[in-house]
Amino acid sequence: MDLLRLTQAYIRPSKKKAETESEEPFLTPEPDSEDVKKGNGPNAGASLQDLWLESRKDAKGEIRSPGEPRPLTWNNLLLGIAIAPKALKPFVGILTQAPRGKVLLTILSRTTEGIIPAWKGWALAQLVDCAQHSIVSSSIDGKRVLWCTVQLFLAQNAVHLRSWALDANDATLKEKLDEELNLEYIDIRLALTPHDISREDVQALLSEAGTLTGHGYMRVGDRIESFDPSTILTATIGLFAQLVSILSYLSIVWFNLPAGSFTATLFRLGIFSLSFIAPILEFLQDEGETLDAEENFIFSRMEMMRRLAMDAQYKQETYLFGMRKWILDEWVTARDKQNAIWKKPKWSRNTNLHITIAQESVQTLQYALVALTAYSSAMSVSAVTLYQSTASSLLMTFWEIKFSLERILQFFFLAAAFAQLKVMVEEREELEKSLVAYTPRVDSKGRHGMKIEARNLSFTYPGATEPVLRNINLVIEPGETLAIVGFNGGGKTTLVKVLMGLFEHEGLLEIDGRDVREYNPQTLHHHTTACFQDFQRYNLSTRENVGVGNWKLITNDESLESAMKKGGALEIVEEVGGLDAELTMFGGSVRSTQAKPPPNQPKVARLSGGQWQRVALSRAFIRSNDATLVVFDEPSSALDARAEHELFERIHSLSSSENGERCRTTIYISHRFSTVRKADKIAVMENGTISELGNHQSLMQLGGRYAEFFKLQAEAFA
Ligand SMILES: Nc1ncnc2c1ncn2[C@@H]1O[C@H](COP(=O)(O)OP(=O)(O)OP(=O)(O)O)[C@@H](O)[C@H]1O
Repeated sequence: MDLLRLTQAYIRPSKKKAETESEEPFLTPEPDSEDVKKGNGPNAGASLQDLWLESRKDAKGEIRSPGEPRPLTWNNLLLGIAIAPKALKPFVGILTQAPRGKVLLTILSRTTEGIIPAWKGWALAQLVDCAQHSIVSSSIDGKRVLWCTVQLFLAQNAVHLRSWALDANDATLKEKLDEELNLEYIDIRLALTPHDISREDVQALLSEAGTLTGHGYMRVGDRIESFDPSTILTATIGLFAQLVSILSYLSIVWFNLPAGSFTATLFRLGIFSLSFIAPILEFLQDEGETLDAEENFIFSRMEMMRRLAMDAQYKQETYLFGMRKWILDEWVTARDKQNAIWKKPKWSRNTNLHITIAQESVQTLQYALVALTAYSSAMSVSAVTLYQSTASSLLMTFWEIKFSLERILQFFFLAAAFAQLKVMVEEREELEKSLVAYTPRVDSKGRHGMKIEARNLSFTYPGATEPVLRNINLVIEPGETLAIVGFNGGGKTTLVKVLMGLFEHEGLLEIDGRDVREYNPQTLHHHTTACFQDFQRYNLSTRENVGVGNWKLITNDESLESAMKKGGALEIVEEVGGLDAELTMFGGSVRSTQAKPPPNQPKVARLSGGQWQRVALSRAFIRSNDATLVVFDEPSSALDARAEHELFERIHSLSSSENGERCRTTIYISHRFSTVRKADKIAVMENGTISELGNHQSLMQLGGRYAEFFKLQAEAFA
């Protein structure tokens, strides 16, 4: 496979593939569910993402929302087992880097902790036996009492002693896992492209991986449980400890029940077997239903209304527009709908009553057998109480085992999402190594700047059904200036983002005569700069707000000031109190709210809309020296008339050097027709395609849409 086809195969599903896609575009062809579960057949080597997606299917085969718990079923257990080796790779990788001794110490000590509850019960029973013996024989066995007291003391304090000696060790391991996994997750998020994160499947992966690494919450059984990267460690060790508990409880039951006669042995076997039945019934409990789309919608509606009331960003409008009553009413409506939904299946959901009654009956039968055994074989009082407490502890421990299994299972699937994202990023990085590095060139006419050529270019946002761009045909020569004008929603912003390689397109897009997909995107981006319509306002210092445009220059005051001069933001530096003053979107930073601010604390400033835009423009200008393509999307929307005029002078001057040579290709979007007439080419965008293309004179002569708009604006400003 040649390089181009290899690239396309990776970043863009083929048309044939796309046709077979439904909700999850990355899964083509969809694996056979049964084979995935069993891990055999033609899909024996089912990929991580196949298994992960399979886990999201409910009994009807519908995909659960991301973050919805998977019930503890036999099929899910098999899936969990199949997914674990791949899903746990990142976690095992980190744990193997930790000192072995520490890991072993935590695992062993936590597991053996499982003996302690049974040990406590046994020691207490021994002491009760001593008391019974003293009453019956009217004498005290001092040695035995002392021995039993020491046992009980040790059993009572073993957990505290373990905790005192080893908590720090456990915490170090937990922190290591948490920190390393979080670092990897941050890196994954940074490595993903804008196209990736607008894909539904990637969003679902991110949501599940985020639950795990961002200390998220998820429903497990009927509890809301917190998850973090160390959950696997704590839940698995917990599971082993619970198994040890079960073994120790069972040995107590076995060895403390009277044996000897045939009847006693029969009773002993009966009681012992019954110990399993009540807990095993626990596994048969119905899981309840997962949230369907309507329930999810209602939940998010309620949450949105809550946020409208809580978040400061909405305050201005919620207050001014008197939205108080509307928000409350909407919240109440959503809540009523939710209550109606939850009430409806309450009877059918409460299917566990028969299991609970069966469990209670089994336990009652056990107690009756114990009473009979005690009668028939003169069982001691302590043995009876020990048995009684052990039977209920067993039930509790089995319940905990079920819960641990559920937690581990959820963890496997969340971890699979994390591991899958990691695989995606690693594969992409591997692929990028084989791509061509973009280097600026000079064309045969001595012009610098990117040559961009689009033929039959189209683009559909991931998940959308209709293309936003259709049949775009356009050539921008090196060093030319292209202005894009048109109606709102015509596709102007989308077009510039696609031309910059931020989204994956259909059709042909060449940069300097080579398919854009053949270039290593990072090398291409290194030679582009942009100020988007939805530019960011960072809660960072002025220096950082500008310097992140080219972070290697972040400490270079001269470069920063030069960029701010071009962006018209130089006077802001003075106003806010220097380059290190913090800019904030919301009144004051954390530091400024402290009762006693530390000395030399940087000033905190709030900027106007136009000032923020100037800062964003400066951020674009600081990387313009290396850029062969500069893009401005409505760069003057918040600027005053003078600033707008100066800005467009600078933008046009970017494309030509001081001696008049073409040095940079420039694309800008503007609704102000007076600013675009100087551009070499003007494209009019309508309904996702270019309806007119030419320079000012030719388009005016054409007498089409451009001429109409130009005259309208000229009259309005006359
Ligand atoms: N992330 C997205 N996902 C899906 N559709 C989108 C997305 N962003 C934009 N669109 C759709 O694409 C179409 C074109 O939007 P675009 O922002 O490119 O238009 P525009 O010409 O720049 O508009 P304006 O002049 O208002 O800025 C719109 O119909 C919009 O709904």
